[in-house]
Amino acid sequence: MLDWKKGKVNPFMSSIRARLRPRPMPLNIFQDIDGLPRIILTEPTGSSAQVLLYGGQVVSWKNERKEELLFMSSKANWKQSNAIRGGISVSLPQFGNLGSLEHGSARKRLWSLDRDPSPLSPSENQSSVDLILKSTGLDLKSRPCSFEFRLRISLSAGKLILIPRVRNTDNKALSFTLSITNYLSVSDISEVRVEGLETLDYFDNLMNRSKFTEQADAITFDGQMDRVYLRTPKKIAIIDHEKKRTFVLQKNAMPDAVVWNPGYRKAKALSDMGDDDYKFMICVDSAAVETQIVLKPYEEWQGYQELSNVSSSYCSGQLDPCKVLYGFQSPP
Ligand SMILES: O=P(O)(O)OC[C@H]1O[C@H](O)[C@H](O)[C@@H](O)[C@@H]1O
Repeated sequence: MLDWKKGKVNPFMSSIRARLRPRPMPLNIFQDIDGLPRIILTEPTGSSAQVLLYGGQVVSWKNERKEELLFMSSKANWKQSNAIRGGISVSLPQFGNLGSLEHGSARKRLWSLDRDPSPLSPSENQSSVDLILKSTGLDLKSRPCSFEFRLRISLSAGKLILIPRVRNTDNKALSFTLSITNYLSVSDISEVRVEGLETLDYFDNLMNRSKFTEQADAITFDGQMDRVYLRTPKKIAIIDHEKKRTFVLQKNAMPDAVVWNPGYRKAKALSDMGDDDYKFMICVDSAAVETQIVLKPYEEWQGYQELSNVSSSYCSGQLDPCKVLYGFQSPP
């Protein structure tokens, strides 16, 4: 620790400060039946989340009534070397197949606990965890470059916050795309509406990435959908009429949003998805896909995603149109 007045390390002051600092509560971490280290986050109202070091992936988020809010495929492959289909994960350093790298390779690596998440202050309770993955843990033969991924996952009443960070630790520029893939649990995809994306342009991955403009008032589902909405508002609502609950997705520094449901045919073709699983899930992702993020040497990028789950009283049409368009900022 630096004694700032003198500008150099003072071991006496350091040891006093270390003793005065509140002791962090030990993380609730155990080895699950698949041998994967799993961290349990809890908070006073009774909600909880479970995070795997493998993939830095959130595999469960339960509300205070112990209802699961995230979708997990009935055929998810829990063996290391595959991405686990479900939960919330960060696809880095490349999302999709536009580039020379593998899609979301960070989801197939063992992350570590980050004991020094500078410049965020270290979390000192059991409702937050900091993870780190260094580029040495990734096979990047096609684009060797050194960087660090950090991810803070924080749970509070009705909310789950993810703060992804990418630090370029190299002396050359680093470019990347990413997505925070949110597999949300829904009662029946045919009863779901996504609001906040109306009138926006999108790339349709099912039509060779052709560009369209959304014409509908809200997005509804009657078959496979795979779209990247561009320059989206900071707030998107995923309304589940049957379960009478709404997910509100708020994000920063990730201008795009991916909306994906495989529908029956694609789900049947995926080896790690049950035939009917598509009915009970929707992916709405915070993403930076259309334009790569470029970091100068030693620069750091920080994103933000907040998912909250609110009851049916927050229903269709209640999104403030101003906030939908401009997030929390005032209109230009
Ligand atoms: O398969 P995941 O990486 O979990 O992502 C889910 C889906 O997201 C996007 O929409 C991609 O275009 C799909 O190809 C992908 O399958």
